[in-house]
Amino acid sequence: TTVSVSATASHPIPTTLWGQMFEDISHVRESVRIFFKGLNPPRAGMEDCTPNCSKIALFNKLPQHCNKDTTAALNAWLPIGESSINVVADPSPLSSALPNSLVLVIPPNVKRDVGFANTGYWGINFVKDTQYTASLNYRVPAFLSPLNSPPTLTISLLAEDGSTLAAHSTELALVDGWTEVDIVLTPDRTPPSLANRFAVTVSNATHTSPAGIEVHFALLSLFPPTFKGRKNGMRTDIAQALADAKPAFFRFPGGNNLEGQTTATRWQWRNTVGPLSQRPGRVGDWSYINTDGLGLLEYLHWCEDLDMEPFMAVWDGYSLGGSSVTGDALGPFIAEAIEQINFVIGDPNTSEAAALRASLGHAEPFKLRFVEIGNEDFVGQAPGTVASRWNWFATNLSATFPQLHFMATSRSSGPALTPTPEIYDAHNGLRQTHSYTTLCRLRNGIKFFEGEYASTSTNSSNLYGTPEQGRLLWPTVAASVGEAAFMMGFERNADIVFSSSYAPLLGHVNNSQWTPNLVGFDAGKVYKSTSYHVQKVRTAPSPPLLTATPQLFANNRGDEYLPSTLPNNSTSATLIWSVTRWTATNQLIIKISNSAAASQDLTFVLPFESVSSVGSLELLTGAATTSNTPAAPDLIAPVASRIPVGTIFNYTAPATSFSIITLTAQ
Ligand SMILES: [NH3+][C@H]1C[C@H](O)[C@@H](O)[C@@H]1CO
Repeated sequence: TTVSVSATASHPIPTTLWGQMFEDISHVRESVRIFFKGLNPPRAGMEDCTPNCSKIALFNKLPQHCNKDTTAALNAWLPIGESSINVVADPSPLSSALPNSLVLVIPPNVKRDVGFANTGYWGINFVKDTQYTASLNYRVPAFLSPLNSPPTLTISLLAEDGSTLAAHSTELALVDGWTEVDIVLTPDRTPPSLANRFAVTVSNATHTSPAGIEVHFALLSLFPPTFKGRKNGMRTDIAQALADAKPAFFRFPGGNNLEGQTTATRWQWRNTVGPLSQRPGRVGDWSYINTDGLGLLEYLHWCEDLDMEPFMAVWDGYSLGGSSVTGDALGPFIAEAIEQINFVIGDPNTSEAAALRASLGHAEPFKLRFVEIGNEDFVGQAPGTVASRWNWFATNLSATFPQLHFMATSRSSGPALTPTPEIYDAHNGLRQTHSYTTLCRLRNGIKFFEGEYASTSTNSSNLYGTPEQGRLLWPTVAASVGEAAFMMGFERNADIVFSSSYAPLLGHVNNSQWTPNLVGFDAGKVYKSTSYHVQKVRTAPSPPLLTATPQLFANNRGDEYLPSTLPNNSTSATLIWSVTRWTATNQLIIKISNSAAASQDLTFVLPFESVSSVGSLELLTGAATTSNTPAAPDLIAPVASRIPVGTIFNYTAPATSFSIITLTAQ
C-alpha cells in the first residue's frame, strides 16, 4: 500500500480532541478514595438493598438508603469481641443528611475490647510509613448509666491476622451530643495482603447495665494520601494513571448516572457539595448507592489538578425509568441547572450558588465552555420528549449564559431540535471487527463530541451481551487496535469532531457493572488496559522524544491534519493510517492500525525537501485476544524503537498492531 502525504494541512487538530469521561459506575467514585460514610434514613418505600448494597457497605459507607435492621445494611462491617452492632435511625442524628448511625452495644461485665471493623472495598491497601487520615463521629447517649471511668476509644488499622499496624487511643467523651475524632495513622509495616481492616474498639467499658451501653457512630472515613494532597481527594495511583494520559477535558457526572431512575433520584449538584455530613447521597443508576462524597467541587478540583477542561452535564428532565418532565414543570429543573452552572462560573456577588462556591474556598470562577444537556437522549422514551425538553433547556440556558456551548445528546439524525444544536454527543458501541472502519460524519454545520466509544464485543450482532455472547471483560489487543483505527477517523474528521473519550474510564475489578473499562483497579493496584495505552496523549507541542514510557495517541496528537491517500473505508478494512503534524517542530506523526492477522507493508511518500533518516516508532502489538488483566497487568505495553525513514520509506505493520512513527520533515 502506497500512502502519499500532502504537505498542506487540511484542518487543525483541536486541543480538546482527546479527553476522559467519568461517572459513578463500578464503584469508581468512592473506591477511587477510601471513604465510608454514616448511615442514611431508610427512606420510605426504599426497597431493601440489592446484593450490591453489601458491597457499598464495604468501607465506603454503610448503605445510606438501605433499610435498617437488614443484613445488607451491615455487610462488610464486622463486630469485634462480645458486642453487637446495628444500623439505626438515630433519635439524635449527626445531621439531617445522615440521620442513621451504627450502634455498638457493649454488654454488661464485658472483659475484652469490643467494637467493629470494616473490610474496605474488597480489601484495603496499607503501606508502611504511609499516612492514613481517619475520621469518625460518635455519641454516648446521655441516658446511659454513668460508667465508673471513661472508656477508651481506639481506632486502628489491622492486618489480616488481626495484628495491629497502627492505632490511636483517646478517652471516650461521655457527653451527650456528637464528638468528632480526626487522626492520622501510620502503619509500622506493610501487611502481606489486602485483606486488612479499619477497626474501632472500646475498652475498659465495664458496667452492670443489663441492657448494655450504646455508643453511636456516624460518618466514618479513612483516606490514603490523595493526589496533590487534596482534602477529600483522589487516590494517587489512579489519579496519576489518568493524568499520564494527558486528557484535555473531563466529562462528568455521567453517563447514565446523571439521570436517575426517577426524577427524584436524579443527580442533584447541591446534594454533592459542602461538608460530607451534609451530603445525603442517592440511589445511583448502576445498582448501588452513591455517597456523593466525590461531588461537583471535587470534580472541578480534579479538572484543575489535571489541567482538564470540564464538560459538565446538567439533568434535562429525562430519567432512565422512562419518565420525562416537560413544559412548565421543567421550570425548577432549569433553575437547578442555572444554579449548577453558576456554582461553576457565577459571580459570588450576584449568585447564591457562586457565593456558596466562594465559601467553599474557590472565589474565582472555574473554566467552563461546554455544558451537556442530559445524557443519551436517544434511549428509551427520551426521543419522545427530547425536542420539548431541549428547547426549554437550550433556550433558557443559552439566554442566561450566551458564552457557553451546549451539547445535545440525542441522535443528530433526529428528532429535529430547536434551537439547532451546535454540538451533538455521539456515542458509538464498536464491535471488535467493526471498529476498523474509519469514522465518517456528515458536514452540515454540526460539531461532534464522540463522548463514548469502545470495542465492547467480538460479536458483530451483540455489542452488549454476556461474555458468552462475545462481550469483552477486558480490552484486547484487537479491540484496542480497532479503537485506534476509529480514533484516526476522529483526526480525519477533526474539523467537525472536536472531542472524544472512551467509556467507561474506570472500573473496580472486584465489582463492575460494565466491561470493558479503560482502567481497572482494586484496593491495591491500577490495571492499564491495552486501550489505555492507545489513548495516552502528549499534548505538549515539544518534539515527541523517545520516551522511556512510550505514549501513544494523545501524546502524539499533532496540531494539524495532513491529508493522505484515503484508506479503504469498508467494514472489512484492516489497514488504517493518519498523518498529523506538530507545526512548531515540523514533526510528522504517522499512525497505522493493522487489524489483519498478517503483517502489511506500506510505503510512505513524503513531499518534503528534507526528512530525518531515523524516526521513532512506538509499537503496540500482541496476539489479538490478549489483554492486560490483574493476573498479567503488564502483558502488553507500547515498545519504543528507532526505524529508518526518509522522503520515501517502507514500513511493515505487524499483525494486530498499532504503530506511531514520528519523524521531522520540512
Ligand atoms: N451504556 C453507556 C452509555 C451511558 O451514557 C453510560 O453510562 C454507559 C456506560 O458507559
